[in-house]
Amino acid sequence: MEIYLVGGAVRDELLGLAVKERDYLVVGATPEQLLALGYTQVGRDFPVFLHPDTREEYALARTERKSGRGYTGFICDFGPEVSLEEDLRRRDLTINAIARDEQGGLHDPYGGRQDLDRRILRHVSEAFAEDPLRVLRVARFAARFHHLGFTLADETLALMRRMAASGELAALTPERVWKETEKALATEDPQVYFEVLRRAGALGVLFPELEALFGVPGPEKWHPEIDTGIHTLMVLKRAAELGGDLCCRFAALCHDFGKALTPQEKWPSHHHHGELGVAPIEALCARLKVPTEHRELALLMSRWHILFHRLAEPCPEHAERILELFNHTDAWRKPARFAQLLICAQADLQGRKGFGGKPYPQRERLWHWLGELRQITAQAFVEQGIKGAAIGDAIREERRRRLILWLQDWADSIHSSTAPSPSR
Ligand SMILES: Nc1ccn([C@@H]2O[C@H](COP(=O)(O)OP(=O)(O)OP(=O)(O)O)[C@@H](O)[C@H]2O)c(=O)n1
Repeated sequence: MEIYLVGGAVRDELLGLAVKERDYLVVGATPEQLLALGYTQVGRDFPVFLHPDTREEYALARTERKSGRGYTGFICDFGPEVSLEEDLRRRDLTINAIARDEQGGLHDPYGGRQDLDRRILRHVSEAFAEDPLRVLRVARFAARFHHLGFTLADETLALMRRMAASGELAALTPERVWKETEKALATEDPQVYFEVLRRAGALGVLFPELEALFGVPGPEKWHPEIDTGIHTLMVLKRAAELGGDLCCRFAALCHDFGKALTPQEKWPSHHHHGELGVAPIEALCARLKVPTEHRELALLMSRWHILFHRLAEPCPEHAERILELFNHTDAWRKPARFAQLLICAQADLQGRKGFGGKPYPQRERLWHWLGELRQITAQAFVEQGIKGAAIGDAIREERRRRLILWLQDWADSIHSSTAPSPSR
């Protein structure tokens, strides 16, 4: 029996990255032998054995990696006669098909190390097509390793295009699609995942709501080459750069879905696109079983993102709008979620061509004001002898009063800094 470290652990080690988990491949053994050695069997679709002490995963070398019904996993044949080369040949990418034996020797029959050095994502063999999820996996690796300079081999893109065109991606279960997508959203360059899916012809199958934005002109007449689809991916990139969490990144992805549903003109006004975005966001979330907190933030962002930009000008009349924003987004009870919404709003403003580090002071200001206003509680009014429903009114009035003051101060400070000095 031979044991090899395989897959992501070897790849990440060779790239000098931290290794998250170690998976092992066992060649020349039967399930019975592993069980007799004290390994425990886990996994429903294909057996994986846990090491008696380390609890790390050991899989037997396989001859086939067919996806199961509904593509929930692999069905495979395996046995003591299956060679290391044959198992590695049926893996997705050459960089994932390198094995390290117990003495530290590398086994790399398909040129994975060379592809790592050349920064290329290349499929190992035509067996790649056995699992349509691999189209998404490649897009995710492209996103994850984008900052290292990885590109996609032409022949792999061509194979992915054939797989997307065959219609088999539609059979992927929502859980598998969302799991890959969530991992991709967590990378440094989540926009690359969607770009690669688009190049592979898979975006329209998996994310038709996003695909629909390409070709929809943005309001920026001076950058006609930036359509709403490109803008959306720029916003997603910016949301990641700003440290937005997964909900924020998902909201960035969905915030302009409604623009595909507004009247299509040469330079459309996109009136009511926030409200129109609700239906496609709901459709996407229902189809992929997107977690509730992601869905909620995406809906809030779609409905309210236009208001965030309108607050750029300091004027006391904005007090009502700000209170409306805090109320509708439930910022009083969920400030951490509101903070993500603020990041998303900043990404929306800055995720465009020529943003050139444009400041977004609204984020700090709104955050600070929310913190101050949350401290206005019923207690102070009770002490003043105010009772019952009047307390709620008093809190609202006090919040409004303070906001008007702050907005006025802000307007005054801008006015005094731009006013010509008396000596001039
Ligand atoms: N659809 C799949 C899933 C997995 N694999 C193979 O199984 C290994 C382990 O899969 P997994 O743990 O899902 O991915 P990793 O490559 O380890 O990547 P990550 O770091 O994202 O976990 C991969 O490296 C690859 O060799 C594959 O060929 N096809």
